[in-house]
Amino acid sequence: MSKFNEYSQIEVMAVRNGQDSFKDEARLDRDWEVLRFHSRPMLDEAIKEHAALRYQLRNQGVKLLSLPADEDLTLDSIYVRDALLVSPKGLIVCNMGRKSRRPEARINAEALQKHGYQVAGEITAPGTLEGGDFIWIDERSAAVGRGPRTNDEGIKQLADILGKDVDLHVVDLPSPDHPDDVLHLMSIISPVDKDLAVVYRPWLTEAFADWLQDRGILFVEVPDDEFLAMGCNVLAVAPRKVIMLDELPRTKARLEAAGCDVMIYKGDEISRKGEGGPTCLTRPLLRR
Ligand SMILES: NC(=O)NCCC[C@H](N)C(=O)O
Repeated sequence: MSKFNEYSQIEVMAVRNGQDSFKDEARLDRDWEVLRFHSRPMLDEAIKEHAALRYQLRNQGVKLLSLPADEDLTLDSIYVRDALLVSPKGLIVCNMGRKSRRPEARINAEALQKHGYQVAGEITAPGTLEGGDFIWIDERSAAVGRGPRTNDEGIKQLADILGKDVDLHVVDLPSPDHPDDVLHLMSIISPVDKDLAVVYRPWLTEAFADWLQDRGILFVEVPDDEFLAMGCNVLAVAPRKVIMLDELPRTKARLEAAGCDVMIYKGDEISRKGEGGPTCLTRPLLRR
């Protein structure tokens, strides 16, 4: 039986590799500016970085399912967290807030159905929802961010699919500088154990901070100067065993002081340029 949280040992996860996401120089030329990447990723380096990350994940005992290439995808398809959610009833297929990413949900869901995954439900227009705006706390509680990518109607449909056994806490997110930029719930929080989460404290609402603290969750606070560099975006592969981007020394030291075993990866091409850290690059499917 899978665990529904963001920290138990990951057994199976989906990823889309650098080649199948970024495809070729023509797709990079077509997409990078329109999608507001900070600069144009280098294809060969991106492929290498993603392969190195997959190697690290496999070394942690994670089985990886590869999502396919498709003509309807953009560069953002490397961030597989966002198109689908997992739930005890099966996959939840998102209607993504960023319109250019909408084909990802169907493509990823069909690929996973071929591996035997069931679909529990689908978010439909005018509802929008993205995976980066959702975290499981435990079987019975979860949080969803209301912001540019996930709207009230999407949250209502999500609550209906999850059912009344799940206490779904809605978190208001601040607006990003540009309406197309990404600011997900997971930009400000990553749970790393039953009682520990990495957070950017200034952007947690008081109600959300209280709700987490009522559940016994303590915070590792990301300092201001590491927040925009994706300091909050930390993937737990097992309780207190995490993978994060390199060059975040203060957040790393704070995680270690809280008893975490921290692994780092190089993500100049696959993370920094497109604003997607290790949680965005991965869609855990089964945790034990
Ligand atoms: N979960 C995440 O935070 N995903 C990052 C998505 C970045 C991508 N460039 C986007 O704007 O959708």
